[in-house]
Amino acid sequence: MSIYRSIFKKDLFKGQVILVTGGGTGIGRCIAHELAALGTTVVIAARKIEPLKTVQDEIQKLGGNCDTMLLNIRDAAMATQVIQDIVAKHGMLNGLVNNAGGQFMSPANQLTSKGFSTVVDLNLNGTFNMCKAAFDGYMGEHGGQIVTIVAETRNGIPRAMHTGAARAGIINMTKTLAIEWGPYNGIRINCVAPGLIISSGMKNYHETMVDLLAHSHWMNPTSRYGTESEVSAAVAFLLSPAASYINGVNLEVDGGSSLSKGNPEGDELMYNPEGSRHPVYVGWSEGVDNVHGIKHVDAPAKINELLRKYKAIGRSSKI
Ligand SMILES: CCCCCCCCC/C=C/C(=O)SCCNC(=O)CCNC(=O)[C@H](O)C(C)(C)COP(=O)(O)OP(=O)(O)OC[C@H]1O[C@@H](n2cnc3c(N)ncnc32)[C@H](O)[C@@H]1OP(=O)(O)O
Ligand SMILES: NC(=O)C1=CN([C@@H]2O[C@H](COP(=O)(O)OP(=O)(O)OC[C@H]3O[C@@H](n4cnc5c(N)ncnc54)[C@H](OP(=O)(O)O)[C@@H]3O)[C@@H](O)[C@H]2O)C=CC1
Repeated sequence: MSIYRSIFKKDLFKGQVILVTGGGTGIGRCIAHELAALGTTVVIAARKIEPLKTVQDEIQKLGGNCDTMLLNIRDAAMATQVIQDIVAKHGMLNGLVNNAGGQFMSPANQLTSKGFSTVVDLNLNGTFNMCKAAFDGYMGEHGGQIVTIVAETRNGIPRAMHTGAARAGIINMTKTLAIEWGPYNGIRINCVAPGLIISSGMKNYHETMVDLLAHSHWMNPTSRYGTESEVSAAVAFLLSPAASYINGVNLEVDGGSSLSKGNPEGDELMYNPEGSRHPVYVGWSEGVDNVHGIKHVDAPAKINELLRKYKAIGRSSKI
């Protein structure tokens, strides 16, 4: 039987407990829905309780299992406590999705030492805190799967050098942990690197940046931005037995944008401003069916308009 037919079914993760950090908004919310729809007891954790409760309510109304916990990933003691609480309450922790993170935009020459440290602390140290807490609190003894959301960093990230440095650090940390925690602890650990994704994260950008993004969305080999669902699908794959021999990799989910030469004029000549010819997968953020779909993507209006345009080409795939 086809491996996908045998494993990608409703109860793929049944009986498993998976923690998604930053699961109250955007990509994390979509990952939480994806995993809950596949049978996971999903625990979502972040600093603000209201968005978490909203997502918990959404998932429970759809018949899924969801718990919420307050967490600041920059606080190592809190990371340890949250893992202990999950194991005490649910008896296990089979998966960890490090999705919480972010940055502000700034040219490198205007970055202060404090600003640089803040973003490195959030993303690199925060991810370390979570991996270490998961290892010490459960996975070191029982094994497990870890996936960390980073960002596409191949050619650096102009105006976000701090986050580029932090994410590159995570990618390398992941390789080392795959080697150290694989043989004796039974842990698989990988990264997913999104390109630009239509999500709530874009609400953090200044209006001029949103305008720029809305105008340049076609400057990559798929001539569009990605969806939360497309990132979530990659995360589910890496957590699943279909990826059981994949360890220490960084899977770019960027439509090939990392292949850009970073030359705007060159990009304009190379890419297709007429519109994308690539079907967009919007399953989990736009509704696969009346049972598991979630309807709302919380991106800025101008960016959400792009999503409507992508779908209007009539080639979207709702598997
Ligand atoms: C072409 C396409 C390319 C696009 C390039 C795209 C990049 C890759 C794609 C990624 C997309 C996403 O991640 S989308 C997801 C975006 N979501 C987020 O970023 C949410 C999480 N962000 C945050 O929580 C905050 O931005 C962050 C600063 C990181 C953490 O906040 P904190 O409250 O911990 O920190 P603060 O106290 O606010 O700030 C600490 C210090 O940081 C600095 N600082 C903070 N905000 C600042 C700002 N706006 N400008 C300058 N400096 C700032 C100051 O030095 C602050 O110190 P003082 O001066 O003393 O105050
Ligand atoms: N959208 C995009 O184009 C891309 C996004 N990414 C990455 O994907 C991930 C999700 O982004 P997205 O959904 O777009 O953006 P959001 O801003 O919606 O998500 C960030 C989430 O992280 C949580 N978070 C932030 N800081 C902390 C902290 N210290 N402790 C615990 N939780 C925290 C936030 O919740 P709260 O504030 O309640 O703590 C929020 O839920 C991020 O790591 C982002 O950098 C990477 C590449 C591209």
